[in-house]
Amino acid sequence: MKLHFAKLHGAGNDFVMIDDRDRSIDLSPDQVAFLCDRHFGIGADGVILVRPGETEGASAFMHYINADGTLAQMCGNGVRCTAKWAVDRGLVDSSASATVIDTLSGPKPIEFARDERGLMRAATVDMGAPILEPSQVPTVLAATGATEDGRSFVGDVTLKSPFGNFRFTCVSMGNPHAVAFIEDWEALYDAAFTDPGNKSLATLDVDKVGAFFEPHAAFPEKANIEFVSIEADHLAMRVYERGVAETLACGTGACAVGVAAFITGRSGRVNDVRLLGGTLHIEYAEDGRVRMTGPAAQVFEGDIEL
Ligand SMILES: N[C@@H](CCC[C@H](N)C(=O)O)C(=O)O
Repeated sequence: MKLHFAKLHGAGNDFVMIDDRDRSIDLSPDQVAFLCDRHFGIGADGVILVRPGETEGASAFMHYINADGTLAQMCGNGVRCTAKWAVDRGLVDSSASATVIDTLSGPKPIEFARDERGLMRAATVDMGAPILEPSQVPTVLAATGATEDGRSFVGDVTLKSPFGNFRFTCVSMGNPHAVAFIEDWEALYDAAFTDPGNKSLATLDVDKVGAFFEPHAAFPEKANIEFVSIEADHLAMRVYERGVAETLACGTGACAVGVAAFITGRSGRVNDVRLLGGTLHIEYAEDGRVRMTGPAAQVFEGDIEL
């Protein structure tokens, strides 16, 4: 079978995107892994099948599959890329500056501007309210705190590992995230770093440490694992994504980090989250909803034989 695809990315989190508006495409996990393979395939963190929108005003449905073939409920960078795919292909009225993209975790309203060629380059997504209730994140860890409006959450709970103790705050943005704020780098073991002589976020071995926590018994549906250092004017983050490995950026992860930083008293409601592939602007608004602003770019299109 010959497939036409487009390759897009949001802050370096990259996707093979396939037009599936006639719902004819059914990829096996092996086929997804092949498309995502950076040596033998196209190379990507995940595959997005763009299907018809289902709710009022939705221009498309994002069916997101991780590089290992597992389905995920939500992808923040992917939803901006899906909006760009829809806008640039004329699925959204040329005078419109907003659309809705449907996802497995519900419809996501998106606002965007167009460049002089009518193309979309960046967008703000209304990601909805974070889920904090432990059983719904889901995590088996017990709640340790409550928000100002009385919602209980798991905050700074210590989990041991061969790399040292990490303290996790758990947030779902439709998909599960465990956020570790690291304040004392020297307390982590040498094994946690690629360069133990210089312990920092830059030298943290995210693939090794993340692979330990992703399938941890504390997270019954596994979890995306974020490692964060609080800096003067931003939050620096690296991420090990469930079903992938370390990626250059994770949109839902950046939202989870913004929420976790606020509810644990480490930051205000508005943060720039700086990732390896770029910066995402995250606002955890007074209305309880999270708004994420970031880039979306198309790199190339092509055909591949499956
Ligand atoms: N990169 C994404 C998240 C993709 C799904 C995640 N790996 C999961 O399994 O939950 C993002 O930008 O949010």
